[in-house]
This record gives sequence, structure tokens and C-alpha cells, in this order.
Amino acid sequence: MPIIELKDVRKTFRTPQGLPVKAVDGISLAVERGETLGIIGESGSGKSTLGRLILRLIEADSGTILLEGEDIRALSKAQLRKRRRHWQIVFQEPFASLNPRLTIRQIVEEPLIVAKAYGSRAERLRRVADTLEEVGLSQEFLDRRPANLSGGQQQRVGIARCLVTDPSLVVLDEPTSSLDLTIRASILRMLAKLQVSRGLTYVFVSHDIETVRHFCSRVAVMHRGRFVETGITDDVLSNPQQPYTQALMSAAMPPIPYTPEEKATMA
Ligand SMILES: Nc1ncnc2c1ncn2[C@@H]1O[C@H](COP(=O)(O)OP(=O)(O)OP(=O)(O)O)[C@@H](O)[C@H]1O
Repeated sequence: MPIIELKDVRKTFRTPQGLPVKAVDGISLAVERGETLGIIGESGSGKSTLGRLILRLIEADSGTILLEGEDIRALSKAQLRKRRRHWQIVFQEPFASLNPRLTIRQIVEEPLIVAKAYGSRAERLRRVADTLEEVGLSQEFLDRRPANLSGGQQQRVGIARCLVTDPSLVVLDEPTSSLDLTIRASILRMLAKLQVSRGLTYVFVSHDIETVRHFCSRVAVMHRGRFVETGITDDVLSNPQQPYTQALMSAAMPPIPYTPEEKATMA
């Protein structure tokens, strides 16, 4: 059974002038457990909207969305709140997505409190410390606040907050595009390791073709709310069949200079 299954999912927004924008226009897809599906496309093609629809962070207009076999559009708000801890998202801008008034400990503990399923305070705090360690942040970060962290450290906190509830599926929405190249590589390497150690499934939204090439087993190319091409990443990116993919590739940035060791851990 695929962990994610979408059938003919649609979402139309309205511009301030009232004109319809078909952000997601009839998308069907299946993602198997442990896979990383990359979604690429230019700005405005609908990638982030699709990522949010998959987790029901926004409501679809029509279509079916099954996560682990469960029809999430049919869940009540209360049921969805309970399930949400299994299906998480990491956002592009770590600082904007972290509450500046809270300490790192409070930020990472919050999803555990909301879920009401992780034991006593002591058990929760142990889980927080363990998860922070897993993303490379020592105990000394517990009492700091987001503003006192670097961009890379903030994103590690964002990832810890997402992993602390032990999810099976994570949508990564441009998780490294606000970071410097070297930090980007170390975060991607860590995400790749966590995927293996935790058996995670990733949906990776990105406009960076080279990152997708190294990080994703399969890729879907999105244009105006539709998939124009999907397949094994190497096949699609080495031998694009559709004119849109070819154009996207030729407009791509030069390859990021990953070291051979980084490539090996990200493959
Ligand atoms: N809340 C909203 N209200 C109105 N229009 C929206 C909303 N969210 C997205 N859109 C529009 O839907 C389309 C798809 O946007 P989306 O953010 O999903 O694209 P994207 O491929 O993720 O782009 P980017 O790479 O710039 O984030 C765009 O035309 C966008 O302006």
C-alpha cells in the first residue's frame, strides 16, 4: 500500500481581482514507504500548495487524498489533530516558523503537549533532548531562543520539532533554500541519514534541480498545477522527454559542488 495516494486533487485560489488560479489542477500520485519524491517546477507552479494539500494544511476543492490508507479529507478536525503528528512538514524559513518568544526546549516540546500521547513531563523532556541530539544540537541549546541561533541551527530545530513526534511522512518544503551552500549540504546529509535510521518517507519540494538530483529517488515536474513528467530522478533529469522539463533544465543553476562523500550519503 502506498503511504501517499492522491487521485485527481484540485485547488483553485482567487486573485484579489477575483480571477481563478488553478494552483493544483488534477494531480494523481502514489508514494511508497521510504521513498523520496521530489517535486520541482518554477515559482508559482503549485509545488507548495500540493505539499500543503497532502497534509491537509489547506483544504482541497476536490479529489481523494489517502495517507497510510486513510482518507484524510474525510477526517474530522479532532481526528486530524490526533493524526497530524504522524505527518509533518518542515518549512523553508526556519526563523519565521519558530516562535521567537519560546526557548528551543519549549518549541520542540510543544507538538508533544498538543498530541497528549508522550507520557510525563520528564519523558517528554528526555524525548526533546534526544531528538535535538539526533539533529546535532547539544543540551546547551535547550534554553536558548531562535534569534540566538544561526540559520542552519534554526532549521535543525525545525527538523527536531517535526521529528519529535516520530512521524512516518515528512513534507520538506524547500528546507534548505534559505541557507548557505555548505550548510545546505550538511542539512541534506543529515536528512538523508535520518530517513534511513527512522524509515521516513519524504516529499521534497524544491526548485533546485541539482539538490533534487542527489536527494530524490523519484521526481515529478510541475507546471501550472499539473505534472508534466514523472519518473525515476536520473531518467527524468538526464533524459527529459517534455519540452517544459527540458526548458527548466536549461535554465537551471550550475551544479552545486558536492563532495563525492556527500553524494554517496545523499544518494
Ligand atoms: N493563499 C493563496 N491565495 C491566493 N493565491 C495563492 C495562494 N497560495 C498560492 N496561490 C497561488 O497559487 C499558485 C501556486 O502557488 P505555490 O506557492 O503553490 O507555487 P510554488 O510552485 O510553490 O511557488 P514558489 O516556488 O514560489 O513557492 C500561484 O499562482 C500563487 O500565487
